[in-house]
Amino acid sequence: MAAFTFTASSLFGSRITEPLTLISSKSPSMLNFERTPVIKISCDYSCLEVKDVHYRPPGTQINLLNGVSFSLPEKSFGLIFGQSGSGKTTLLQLLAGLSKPTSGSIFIQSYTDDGKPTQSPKSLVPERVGIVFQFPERYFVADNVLDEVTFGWPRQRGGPQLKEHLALNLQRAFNWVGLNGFSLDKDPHSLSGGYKRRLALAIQLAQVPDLLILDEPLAGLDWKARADVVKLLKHLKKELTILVVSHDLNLWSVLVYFQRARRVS
Ligand SMILES: Nc1ncnc2c1ncn2[C@@H]1O[C@H](COP(=O)(O)OP(=O)(O)OP(=O)(O)O)[C@@H](O)[C@H]1O
Repeated sequence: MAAFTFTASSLFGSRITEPLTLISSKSPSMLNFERTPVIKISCDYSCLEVKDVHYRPPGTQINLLNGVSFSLPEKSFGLIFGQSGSGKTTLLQLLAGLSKPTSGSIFIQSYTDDGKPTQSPKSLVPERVGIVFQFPERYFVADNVLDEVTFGWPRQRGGPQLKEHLALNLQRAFNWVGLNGFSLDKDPHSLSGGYKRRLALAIQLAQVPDLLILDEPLAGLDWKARADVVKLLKHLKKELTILVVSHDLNLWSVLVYFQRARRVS
């Protein structure tokens, strides 16, 4: 197991007054980008590395992100929280490749068994990043689950082999999110809030991303559905690297606390 340095630098831009903080399931403490100078974080096999990332939207003089650095080990769960306007969505868009950092880099670094970095880091390819935006159900376009999950899949191109491969991935994704045996004829809009989120997750998981990003995945759900989603994410982190962005640390603390309490009782 290799130990890695978590370098934290100022996230303050000219208009940003709140720092972002990362909590990683593999590190005991909160990693505050702005306040924590150096924290060791362990990385068994490979890590998502964000190194000294700055972002200024094209055509503006505003620095939205100033020197963000963190490491997120593969198959772990990271929670980035910060108040409204702190730059969470901006960071998420850079990770998803929707915009490019003004400077700095985002990559995946693998390590050998004795903890040495393998020679070349891999870039984080946008096609390998799954992103579930806030209120994903608002963007459902189809009137049945099958059309919703296969929306955007190759219709003409790609032979039966590709379709079979995608269908198998989808089956696995449905199993992961607890939708196995679910009727594909159902109207996605008729599902409960929690099941809509499961469906949105399954759509992203069908391609088995290197990184799954969720923007406020608990927003607008009742307590039961929230607890379900947290349980699901804890389960999914055994398979995937997951990064959640949220403004509400209290909400996550309460849910994780109750999950632990339920496990102990
Ligand atoms: N293209 C842009 N040009 C100028 N300012 C921008 C641009 N995009 C975002 N901002 C500003 O940057 C700041 C950070 O925005 P961002 O959406 O990343 O914050 P956030 O933490 O996700 O907020 P919320 O929790 O409210 O979604 C905000 O003050 C926003 O108004």
